[in-house]
Amino acid sequence: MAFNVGIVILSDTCFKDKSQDKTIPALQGSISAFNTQQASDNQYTITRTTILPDKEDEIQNIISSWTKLSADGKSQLDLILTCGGTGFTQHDVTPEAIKPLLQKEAPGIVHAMMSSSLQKTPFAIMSRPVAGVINKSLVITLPGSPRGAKENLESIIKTLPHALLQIGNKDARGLHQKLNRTLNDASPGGVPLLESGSGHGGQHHHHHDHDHNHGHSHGNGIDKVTGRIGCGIARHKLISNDLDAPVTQRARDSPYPIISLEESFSLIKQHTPEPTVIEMSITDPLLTGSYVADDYYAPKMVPNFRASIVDGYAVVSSDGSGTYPVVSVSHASSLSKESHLQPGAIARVTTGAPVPQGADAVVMVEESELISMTDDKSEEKEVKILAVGVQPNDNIREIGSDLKKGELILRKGDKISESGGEVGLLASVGINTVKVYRKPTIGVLSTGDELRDVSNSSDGQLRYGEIYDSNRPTLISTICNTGYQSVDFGIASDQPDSLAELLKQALEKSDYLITTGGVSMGEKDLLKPTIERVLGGVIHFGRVRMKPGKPTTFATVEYNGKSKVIFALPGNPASASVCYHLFVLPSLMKFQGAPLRSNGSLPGFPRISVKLSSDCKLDPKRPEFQRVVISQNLISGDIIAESTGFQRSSNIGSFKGANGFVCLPASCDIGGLKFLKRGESVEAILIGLLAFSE
Ligand SMILES: Nc1nc2c(c(=O)[nH]1)N[C@H]1C(S)=C(S)[C@@H](COP(=O)(O)OP(=O)(O)OC[C@H]3O[C@@H](n4cnc5c(N)ncnc54)[C@H](O)[C@@H]3O)O[C@H]1N2
Ligand code: MOO
Ligand SMILES: [Mg+2]
Repeated sequence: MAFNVGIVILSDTCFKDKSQDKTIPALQGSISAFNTQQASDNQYTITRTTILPDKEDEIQNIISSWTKLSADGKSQLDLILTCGGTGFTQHDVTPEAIKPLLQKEAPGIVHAMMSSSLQKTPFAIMSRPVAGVINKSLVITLPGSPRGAKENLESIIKTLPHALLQIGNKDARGLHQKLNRTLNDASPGGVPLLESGSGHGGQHHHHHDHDHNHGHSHGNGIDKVTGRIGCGIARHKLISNDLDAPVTQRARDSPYPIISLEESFSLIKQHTPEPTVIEMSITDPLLTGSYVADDYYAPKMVPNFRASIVDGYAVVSSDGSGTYPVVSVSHASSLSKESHLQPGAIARVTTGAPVPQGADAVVMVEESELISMTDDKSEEKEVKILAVGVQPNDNIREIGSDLKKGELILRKGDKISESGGEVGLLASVGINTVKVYRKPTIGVLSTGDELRDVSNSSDGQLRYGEIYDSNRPTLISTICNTGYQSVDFGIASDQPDSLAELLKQALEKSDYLITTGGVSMGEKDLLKPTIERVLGGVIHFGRVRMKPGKPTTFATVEYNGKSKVIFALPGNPASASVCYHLFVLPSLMKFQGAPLRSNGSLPGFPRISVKLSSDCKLDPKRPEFQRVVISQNLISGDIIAESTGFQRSSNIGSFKGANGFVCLPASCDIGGLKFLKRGESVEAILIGLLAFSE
């Protein structure tokens, strides 16, 4: 059972510019941390947020509306937190607005927050919090600063569920019995984890201090025996009830704050697991694209004997041109023997063969003439050297002239590139295995009851409402083209249990899990709650201010003692693909040890400046990534971006032929400008090869 939370930010500044608010994200953080760390009975969901000016009547209106009871006597919000307006200035009117509305005051909550704050700062005396019950909601006034609000909430959050149960918005008695039963079910050896002794008699007099943790392992994590994720059996049962909640109980505002692109990249950088080192054979085809995990030095000289660069004759250069006896032969062969050449004689050599000692140059066979042969005509006896001006070292690769022993050949962080050069370099000095950072395995699955698997659609018929699953084939192909291996986990239905089951199977076999669909606001959009509540994962962000891709979700889950990454991408096909290139790939690259960019940001595709080939309309609020063909004009040298056409996020056709995205600013970020003009320069991300035009 989740407790629904509403947050009201009271600040004239944030009311004018909502992006200034940092308090909602701060409280969201405290609540997520609490949810994932605690037992199953204390789950909070932020279902409403709003930002208002410091006006007494506006505050009273919102609180009255949010605490109103429905026909069946329930309130939609169990807990309402206001932030701000509790100080001493003229603007600070929150306590004055709320106090007259309270039907029961809660001085204990006020006291707990004050005493905790006073331990941190004596200035806590400047806060004038009030708390109490209005109808069936508990209302608490927190300070306005993100830190103050967070600290105050954290000082009471553990005990609030008891208060919320007593207020009676839920069927407290039934719920608490259920909590006791399920937690007891989950306890090792059947030992009750919660006391439900006769002394309580089903009443809720919690004189003893229990925080429902009791040091047992029904917190966040994996049960090693059953392999269940999250809070063990008890949590699993409770949570699936939650996921089955009727649509009437869904949140009407997303509890996930919309964060900026910069913040999303920084969270990905922060939470991508550290690279791990493995040793791979240099002949393993999967080595290409790996990053080297150690410095490598040449253990020997290359070449390690003086070698001829051409087919011809080893000579003593000071002998000059003229006719000489051919006294020995040196082939490029493992049977080569060391030999010595005296002045006045020459030795036949092939390309790559050892040059006899005493010889200091090689003359090409084209610059010679046969003078005499042996009687059986099988061997050269005398050859005339026609070349003039032969210099010492001509056509000879000296020992160590390609690589000196001890020379650094590969540096930690170097990429084993598609050219094969790095593999060749290692082989040339006799190194046959190399330490690299392990590449992740990526599980891919689509979600949605409307999806048909295109590989099993021989009849070509779609039922009304059905569509082909295009995201999975697209992602699997892109993942492969960007150098990674994927595992196809098919299509998950929009049923909580089967979705969770498939996610668990996929996590078992993957380092990364990429899902598409089910991350927005529909009642069948189950990914976020499943990740948090069933898998016990932490959602680092659930919405980003961008187009397409707004509900992109990035989470990590501890599974079987390993940290796994989940990117739950939006279902719209163009959104899913943009988000793979923009978010997933940089994380995969960091996971496999690719160095950060020089400015410390995540690795990824090159970002270049391009000129727009036509006027571009800007989205009013969201920076937009439009798919384009980027080409260099061979005459002017200009790099031009041309739109691939219709850019709606449902249209995967906008990726056809695309080799990049232009990053268009939101109109609101550039003073309300509605268009960028043809010829203007913008930043673009090059995801393929640069094209050329005339
Ligand atoms: N009330 C709101 N509705 C929506 C919002 C919002 O903020 N409030 N956001 C919109 C945005 S932006 C996006 S993007 C989508 C994201 O939706 P979901 O990630 O929940 O994805 P679905 O609802 O499952 O599907 C969306 C769309 O994509 C089609 N789809 C899904 N999977 C596939 C697939 N594998 N291959 C091809 N097409 C797929 C699906 O049929 C839907 O048409 O939400 C908006 N709504
Ligand atoms: O963000 Mo959605 O991906 O615009 O359609
Ligand atoms: Mg949806």
